[in-house]
Amino acid sequence: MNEQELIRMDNLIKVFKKNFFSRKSSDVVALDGVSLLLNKGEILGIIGESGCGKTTLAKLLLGLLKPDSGTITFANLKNAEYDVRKPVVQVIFQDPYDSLSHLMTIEEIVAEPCIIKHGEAYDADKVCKALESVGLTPTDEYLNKYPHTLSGGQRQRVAIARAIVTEPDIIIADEPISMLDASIGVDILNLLLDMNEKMGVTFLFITHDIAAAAYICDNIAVMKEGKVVEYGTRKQIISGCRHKYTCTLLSAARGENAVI
Ligand SMILES: Nc1ncnc2c1ncn2[C@@H]1O[C@H](COP(=O)(O)OP(=O)(O)OP(=O)(O)O)[C@@H](O)[C@H]1O
Repeated sequence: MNEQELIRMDNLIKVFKKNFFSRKSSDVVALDGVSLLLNKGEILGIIGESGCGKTTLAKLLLGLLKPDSGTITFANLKNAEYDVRKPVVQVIFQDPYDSLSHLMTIEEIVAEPCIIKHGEAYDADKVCKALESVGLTPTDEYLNKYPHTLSGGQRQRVAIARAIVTEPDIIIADEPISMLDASIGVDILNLLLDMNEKMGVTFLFITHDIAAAAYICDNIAVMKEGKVVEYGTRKQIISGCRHKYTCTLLSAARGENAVI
């Protein structure tokens, strides 16, 4: 792998077997030979409709699921001394109402990854810096609050602060704006862009929204039924789509959105 590569995914296959409790009538091929590269400092968009395998791919990268075949190779990680993936790859989930513990203060939530990584002691300054970097200032006003006292956008900012506090190599953002009002969603996209540009954070940005991907991604992989059907730079995808499915997504988005 060259020194710009952070993750190389080679021919990943993941099948969920039909079982007694399954409502599906047959096995589900969630990933069907996915090969992708994630480069340092890049925002790579994974886009596709519900059920195309986006979250399964994220779970494989997080080590929450194992592929049936294929390989994931991590390289050039600044956290390489940690031989587990979790401190290296952090995640922001879709639902800011569900992803934060209701029993923990904002300080405890943001500090938790540091505690997991370093043991009980954590650097309170780091927690404050993380909150500052997501615009939750003055930090004193947030540290002792509980998530239920914050708006959806503020909660998602807490989730982002939690993700960046350990300075991970990669953040997987799994539909981070889909549950937010449009204008708050744009604020969160701008925040991710800012973190990418100023802090060099690498993102895997998972979305069903091609307009959101067009707004922040450097490169975009379009998935359908477990396969990457098209891959290219944002410009190639937006102005020169080749696969019928990508073109359909674009024309549907253009119908409701003048931006792309
Ligand atoms: N644990 C599981 N057991 C059985 N089938 C599963 C499991 N997880 C996912 N699937 C199936 O695998 C396929 C891909 O699911 P996945 O969650 O990766 O899709 P997705 O693109 O992230 O969808 P969404 O946008 O709705 O979250 C779907 O058909 C889903 O029903």
